[in-house]
Amino acid sequence: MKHYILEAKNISKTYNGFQALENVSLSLEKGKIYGLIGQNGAGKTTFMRIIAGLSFPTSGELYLFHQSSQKALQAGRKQMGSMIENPSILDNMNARDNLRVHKIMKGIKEENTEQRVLEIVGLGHTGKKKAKDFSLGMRQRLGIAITLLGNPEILMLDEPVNGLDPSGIAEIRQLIKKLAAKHQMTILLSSHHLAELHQTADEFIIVNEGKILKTLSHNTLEQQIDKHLLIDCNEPEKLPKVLRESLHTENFIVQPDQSVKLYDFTDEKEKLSKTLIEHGIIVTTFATQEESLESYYLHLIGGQADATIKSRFL
Ligand SMILES: Nc1ncnc2c1ncn2[C@@H]1O[C@H](COP(=O)(O)OP(=O)(O)OP(=O)(O)O)[C@@H](O)[C@H]1O
Repeated sequence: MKHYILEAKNISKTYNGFQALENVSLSLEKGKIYGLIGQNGAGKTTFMRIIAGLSFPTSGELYLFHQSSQKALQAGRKQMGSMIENPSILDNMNARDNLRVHKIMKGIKEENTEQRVLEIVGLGHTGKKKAKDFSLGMRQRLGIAITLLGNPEILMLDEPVNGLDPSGIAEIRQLIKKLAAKHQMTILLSSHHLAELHQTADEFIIVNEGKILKTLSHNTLEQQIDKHLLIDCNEPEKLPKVLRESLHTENFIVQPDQSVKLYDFTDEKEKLSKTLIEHGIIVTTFATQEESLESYYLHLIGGQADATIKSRFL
């Protein structure tokens, strides 16, 4: 049986008649990383705020550690760390003092916890350096360190790599993966950086206009992501006929620029090129390409709708 530590059941949220969330249901398993994907205004932050207890749902139920009473949710939230919107950092204090302030605010008694969490996020060496002199990546890591106070089992990180450079992004990715793998934390993170999320999350939750459009695992995504060959040639009008009649495939798309995306023969390039040459077709581009989480998402929400591809995904 799966061990869900957080369950949302039909959560809806309305602001003055505007439906920001509609019947959102999902279950989070211990130790997994969940990536929340959606356009601006899709409802990601609203959902996280409800889980963190910063906002109340209009309807629906939330279960933390299998319990849903207000008392149990309050207790459950003590096992939760969240960084929603910008981390609250005091610029004139060093990392350790920032943590000390948050420790007092959260009523955490554990001794030496500051150094422990600073080591986890890789800021153990920052000494007297004030937060105002930190790089953006260091600030994000300090923000995550704040969420780690109190040894939470669940972490919620809203856009943790926003504005970071590639090395800062990679550092946060490694940190998040470490927290899930080594510390068995369940992590819910939102990001517009889909290439990054593809590398980080175990499960993807795609939200659109307040509703969950799709949830899928990293493995399912990998299976569904199509590998294809992109072919440009000297006789583009002849190519579809040869593919159909000599190679017996319909599994291709002719694009507006007349190049062809072929979803068969990705591992039989030699056979393919031999047949094309026999028919007098000279190939000028012959590239193996893979769809990404980003293209999957765009096809799913219809941003770059291509009926054929869309039908493959849905
Ligand atoms: N306090 C509020 N009052 C009224 N409307 C709100 C409030 N908070 C959020 N909304 C609306 O709810 C919708 C969802 O907003 P939310 O911030 O959850 O989206 P998001 O997916 O996090 O977007 P982004 O990627 O831009 O952060 C938006 O249309 C937003 O304008």
